[in-house]
Amino acid sequence: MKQIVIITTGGTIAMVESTEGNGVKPQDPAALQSVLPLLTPYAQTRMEHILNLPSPHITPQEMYLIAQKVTECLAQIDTDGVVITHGTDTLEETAFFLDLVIQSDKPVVVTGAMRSHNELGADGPYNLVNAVRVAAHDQAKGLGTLVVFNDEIHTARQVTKTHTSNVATFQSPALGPIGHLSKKDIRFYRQEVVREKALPLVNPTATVALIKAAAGMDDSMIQWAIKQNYDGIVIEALGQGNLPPAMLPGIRQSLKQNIPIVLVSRCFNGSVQDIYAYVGGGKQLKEMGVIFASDLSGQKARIKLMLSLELNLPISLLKERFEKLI
Ligand SMILES: NC(=O)C[C@H](N)C(=O)O
Repeated sequence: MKQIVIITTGGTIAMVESTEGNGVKPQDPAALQSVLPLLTPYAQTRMEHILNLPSPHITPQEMYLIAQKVTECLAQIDTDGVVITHGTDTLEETAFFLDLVIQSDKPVVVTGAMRSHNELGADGPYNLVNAVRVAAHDQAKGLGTLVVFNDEIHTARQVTKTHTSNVATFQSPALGPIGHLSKKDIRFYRQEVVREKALPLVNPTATVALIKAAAGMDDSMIQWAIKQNYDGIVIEALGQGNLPPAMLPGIRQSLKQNIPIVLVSRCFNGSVQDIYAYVGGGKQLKEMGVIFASDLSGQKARIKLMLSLELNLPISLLKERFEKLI
């Protein structure tokens, strides 16, 4: 039997809803241990409670703590894989952080729940059982960090939370899930996944602002980020990677001060490219030195830039990190 470590960090999967209508709140994470007997047909498991936070309280420092713990567990010869339970709001960011820094080929699976422990149709125990099944599966090796939710297996790079409350919230809009679970089996549709070059496991200290472009915006938010001494800026651009002309002075200023600007699209499908040659178009942005981050979402590009800035790379190598994958 495979040995899987379950690391709990909080989220709705570790919460209860008040019966007096006072909302959903964290409870003693030990309550999650009630799921352990359901796991016995699939793997030998042990649970470690390292955090008990709603995921909007998770910062890159907690992601670092989680990654350290995962690395420590995977280094143990008798551990075959790790499952992390996490709140869904920032789950994709922690999953991508792990994907960037974990070097082991052993399976790493993140899961959570949309309904708390005592709610009708609670999905937490079910997702946890499925996450352990995937972590114990040979084909889950070498795929990077995976997200298992609602019978589907997604890669950390592609997955995103798409619905505020639906249990089918996690989707990979560009490529779809890489696998599926049924009661009887687990099917992987693809074994090839896009992987990023590994980044060092560090506690990121760099600050990165995330700014979303919209029609008619000017550069005031970029100027604000420069004044606040942010170390980097990610801009969610329009379409294929274009910006309103009034944002350009701030971009010039930022690059002049060696504050890198990473461009992604606010579209949830497709990548940014230097296609358009009008003022503010991708061609001009690229010529100015803006870094194009392929098909990453804004929140994931921000995590990657935070970790990459720790390498103190010259801008040309930083650019390469974003524009060339493995
Ligand atoms: N479903 C959830 O886990 C949402 C919750 N707000 C969290 O992210 O902690």
